Amino acid sequence: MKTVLIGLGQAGGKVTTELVQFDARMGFDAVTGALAINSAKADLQPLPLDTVLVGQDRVNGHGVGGDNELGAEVMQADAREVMSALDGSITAEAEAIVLVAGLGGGTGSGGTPVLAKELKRIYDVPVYVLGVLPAEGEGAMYQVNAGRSLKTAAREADSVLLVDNDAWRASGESMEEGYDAINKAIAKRVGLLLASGEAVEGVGESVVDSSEIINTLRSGGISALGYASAEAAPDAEDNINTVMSTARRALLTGTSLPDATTADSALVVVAADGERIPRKGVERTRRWVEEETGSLQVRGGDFPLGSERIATLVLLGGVERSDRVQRFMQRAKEAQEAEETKDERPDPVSAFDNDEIDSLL
Ligand SMILES: Nc1nc2c(ncn2[C@@H]2O[C@H](COP(=O)(O)OP(=O)(O)OP(=O)(O)O)[C@@H](O)[C@H]2O)c(=O)[nH]1
Repeated sequence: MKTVLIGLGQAGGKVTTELVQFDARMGFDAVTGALAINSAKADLQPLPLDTVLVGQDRVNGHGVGGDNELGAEVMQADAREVMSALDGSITAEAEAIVLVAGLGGGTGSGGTPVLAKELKRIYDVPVYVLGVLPAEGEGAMYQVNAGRSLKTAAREADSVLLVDNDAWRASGESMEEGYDAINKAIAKRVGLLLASGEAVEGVGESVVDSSEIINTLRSGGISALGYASAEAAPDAEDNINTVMSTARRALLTGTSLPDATTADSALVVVAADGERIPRKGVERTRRWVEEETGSLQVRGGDFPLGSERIATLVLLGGVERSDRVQRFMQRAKEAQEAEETKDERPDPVSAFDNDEIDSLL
C-alpha cells in the first residue's frame, strides 16, 4: 500500500524515521513520502526527514510541555502551512496517509486529530493514525491526554491502529531504554503490513493487496496488529502447523494491543518465500481467527518474500469494544478523576458510547 507517513511530536518523528528506514532497507518502496511535524525544534533537528515546525509564535520552538489542548491549537493555527508542506508528498500514487504519534504527549496527541480532520477534507485516500498508548506506569497526564486524543482521533480518522507501550517492552527495561526496541518492533510490523499490499515477488490470486488492508480497516474505530514468526520448512505442506501456531502467537501474545481479540474484521497475512506458504494453512488460520474474534469478515492472503522464515500478521479492525480498550479508558478516567478537583474536563471513558464527552475538536 503506497503510503505517506506524517510523524507528529517526538515519538511520531522517531517511529516515522524507523518506518522509513525499514521500508528502504527491505526495498519495499511502500513509503512514498514522509514528513515530521513538531512544536519543539530540538526534536526535529536530528531527524533525517523533511520537517515543519508549528506553533513558533506561541511556544517559540520549545514544545507544548504535554499540553495537548495547546498542541491542538497550534496545529489548527498552522494548518495551512502544514498542508502546503504536504502538498508535494501526497501524490496521486498515494493509497493512504498514516499519522504517527504518541497519544500521551502534547504536540502529537493534540495535533493528530486536528490534522486528520484537515486531511480528510482534502484527500480521498484513507487517513489512518498509528497511535502509541502510554504504558501503565506513565503519569496521569499521559493517560488523560491519550484518552482524549484517542476519542477524537477515532472519530476523525478512518482507523486508529494502537500500539500499547507495554506491549512489546522487554521485561526489566525502563520505558526510555525500551523506546528504541519498541520503535523498531513497530517499524517491522507496520512496515510489513504496508508492504504486503506491494508484493514484490510473485503475483497470484492469493496475494494480499492494498484493498484488503483498506477494507479490513473500513469498520473504523480502533485497530490492532499482531505479529509472530518461525523457521519455515522448504515444503509448503510441512508448514501448515507453523502458520497456525504463528497466527495464534500473533493474536494472543504478539499483538500491539494485548487482550484485544473481539473485532469487527480481520486480515491474516502470511509472509515467506512463496514456495513455502501453504494455502491450506492460510485458510485454516483464517477460520480460526473467525472463531477467536467473533468476526465473519476475516480475509487472508500471502505476501511472497525472499525469506526462509514464516511471518504471520493479524490485523484486527473495530476492536474498540474489546476489554483492552475499555480497560485503558477506565485508566484514563481514573487518572482524570484524580485530577478533577483542579480540572472540570469531561470523562473520557464513555468515549465510544457517550456523546456528552467533549472531544478535542
Ligand atoms: N514507543 C515510543 N513511545 C514514545 C517515544 N517517545 C515518547 N513516547 C511516548 O509518547 C508519549 C509522549 O509523547 P511525545 O511524542 O514525547 O510528546 P510530544 O508530542 O512531542 O509533545 P510535547 O513534548 O508535549 O510537545 C508518552 O506516552 C511516551 O511514553 C518513543 O520513542 N517510542
